Amino acid sequence: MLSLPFILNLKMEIQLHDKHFVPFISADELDSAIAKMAKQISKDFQEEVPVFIGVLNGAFMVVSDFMKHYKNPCELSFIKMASYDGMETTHEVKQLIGLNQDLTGRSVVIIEDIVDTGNTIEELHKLFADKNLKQLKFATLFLKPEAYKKDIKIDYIGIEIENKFIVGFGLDYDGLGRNLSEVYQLK
Ligand SMILES: O=P(O)(O)OC[C@H]1O[C@H](OP(=O)(O)OP(=O)(O)O)[C@H](O)[C@@H]1O
Ligand SMILES: Nc1nc2[nH]cnc2c(=O)[nH]1
Repeated sequence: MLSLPFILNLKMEIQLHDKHFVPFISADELDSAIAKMAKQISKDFQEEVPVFIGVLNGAFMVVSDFMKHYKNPCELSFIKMASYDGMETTHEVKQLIGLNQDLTGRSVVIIEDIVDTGNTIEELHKLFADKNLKQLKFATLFLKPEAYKKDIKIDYIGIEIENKFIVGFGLDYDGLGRNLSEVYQLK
């Protein structure tokens, strides 16, 4: 049962820097979507040990919860990419921390918190093209279908959302909001 402070909290609008945000997706909904993705992925990788690669910073919470739901043998690594300045994409995706692991012949699943324009996963797709992988798959907790115009297939999608800026559960607005356990939408 939900406690009163939680119900009150759900109704509360928050402010980060100069912007106001309203509650959008609850912690329970996030957890169900992640659990569903983990179940789907473990079904597809029963015969092998996939390497999950989380995209920092945003994906740290998704990856942490995803790993708790993924019950089969797997490996985990991170890569750090960034392109957003405030609420706008800079269209330039920078790799800030790379991978130093040999992934030859491995099945890799990239785990993103959000796919918006798709610039980040396009850059990742290029980055992994010469790594001689067995296969490369993309998983994301959030997808904005109206914003995503690339041809790269997104294999696992948690929740499709409208094309509005969100924060919380790893996602920030100018550095703030990553520690929120629910997701908020720009008011
Ligand atoms: O599809 P796109 O338009 O490329 O947007 C998606 C990317 O934007 C965010 O990262 P950001 O560049 O904000 O860095 P961060 O993860 O450190 O917040 C998010 O974590 C994704 O990686
Ligand atoms: N915080 C945040 N980062 C993003 N990166 C791409 N889209 C978004 C979004 O809606 N919110």
